[in-house]
Amino acid sequence: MISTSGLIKKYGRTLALQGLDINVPEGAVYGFIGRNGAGKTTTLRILAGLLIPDAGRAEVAGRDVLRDPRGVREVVGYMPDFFGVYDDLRVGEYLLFYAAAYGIRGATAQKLRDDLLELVELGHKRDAFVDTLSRGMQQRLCLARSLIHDPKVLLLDEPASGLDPLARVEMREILRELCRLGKTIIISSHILSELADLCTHVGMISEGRLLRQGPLNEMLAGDRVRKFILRSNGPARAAVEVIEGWPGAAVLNAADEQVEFRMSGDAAEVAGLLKGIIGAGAEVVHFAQTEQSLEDTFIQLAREVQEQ
Ligand SMILES: Nc1ncnc2c1ncn2[C@@H]1O[C@H](COP(=O)(O)OP(=O)(O)OP(=O)(O)O)[C@@H](O)[C@H]1O
Repeated sequence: MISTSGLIKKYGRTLALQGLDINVPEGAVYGFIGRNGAGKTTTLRILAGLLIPDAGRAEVAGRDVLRDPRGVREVVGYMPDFFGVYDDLRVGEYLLFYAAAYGIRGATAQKLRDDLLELVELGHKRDAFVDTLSRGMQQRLCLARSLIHDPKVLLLDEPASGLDPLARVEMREILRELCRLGKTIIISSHILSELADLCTHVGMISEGRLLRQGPLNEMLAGDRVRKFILRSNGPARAAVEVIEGWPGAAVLNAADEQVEFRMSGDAAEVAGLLKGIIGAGAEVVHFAQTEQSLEDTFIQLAREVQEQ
C-alpha cells in the first residue's frame, strides 16, 4: 500500500534520509518511531507529495510520488506536526473552506462538515472561533480537515504531541475509529508508549535509516533478548557480579537489593544463571521475567546500530 525504497533526502549537507526502505500493508496502523531529527517528518512530507526526494522511490496506493504527485495528493490526508489555523474563522466555516478547496460545496459540504465534526467529537464547537479551541481540539479539527476528501491513506505527524493525557486518549479513540473505517495510517511519534496500544505495525527509524519494521506482536515478542528482575535479601552485589560475568547477560539497572538484567538464551541457560547466583551466596527472594516493551526493543536496536 505504501512503500519506499532507497529513499534519500539531503538538506544542504544534512543527510536526512540515507536510503530508507519502509513497507506499510493496506489497512495497517503503522507507528513510525524515531528520535527527534531521525527523518520522520521528511519521510511523511515525501509520501504526501510535498517534498521531492534526491533519490529512491516512494509509492502510495499504487501512485508514484515523483511521477504522479497530484494522484498521490488525492489519496493522502496529511496532518503536519505544526499547523496554522485561521483565527477569524468559526470551526464549521473552517471545514467548509477546505471542502470548497476540494470543489465540495452546498448541502454536500454541510453534511460532510457535520459528519467530520461528529467523528472528531467537535460537533458542539461548530460555531466557536477556531482560536478559542484548546490545543487538543485544534489537533482534532486539523485531523478532520485532513479527512475532507475521504483519503485512503492518512499521514499523521506526531498527532498526540502537546496533548494532555485525557486528550491523548480521545485522539486514540478517534484513530481507532478511522482504523475501523479501513484507512491505512502512518503515525509518527518519538513517544513509544503512545503507539504501543494503537498500532498494528511498527517501523523504527534512526538517522534516516530503517532499523526494523514488522507487525507489532512480532516486534514485542522479544525472543531475541529477555529482561529479568531479581530481588535479594540484602545487597544484590553477589548477583550483579555473577550476571556481569555470564555470557549473553548484561546488567541494566542495579539498586541495593534489586537488579534488572537482560539475557539471551533458552530456559536451561536462565536456570543455570539462577543456580550460579544462588551458589554465589545471594539470598534470592524474587526472580521474574519482565515484558520487553517497544521502548526496550527500540533502545536495544539503536544501540546495536551505534556499535556497528
Ligand atoms: N528544511 C530543513 N532544512 C535543513 N535541515 C532540515 C530541514 N528539515 C529537516 N532538516 C534536518 O533533517 C533531519 C531530519 O529531520 P526531520 O524533521 O525529518 O526529523 P523528525 O524525525 O521528523 O524529527 P522531529 O521528531 O524533531 O520532528 C534533521 O537533522 C533536521 O535537522
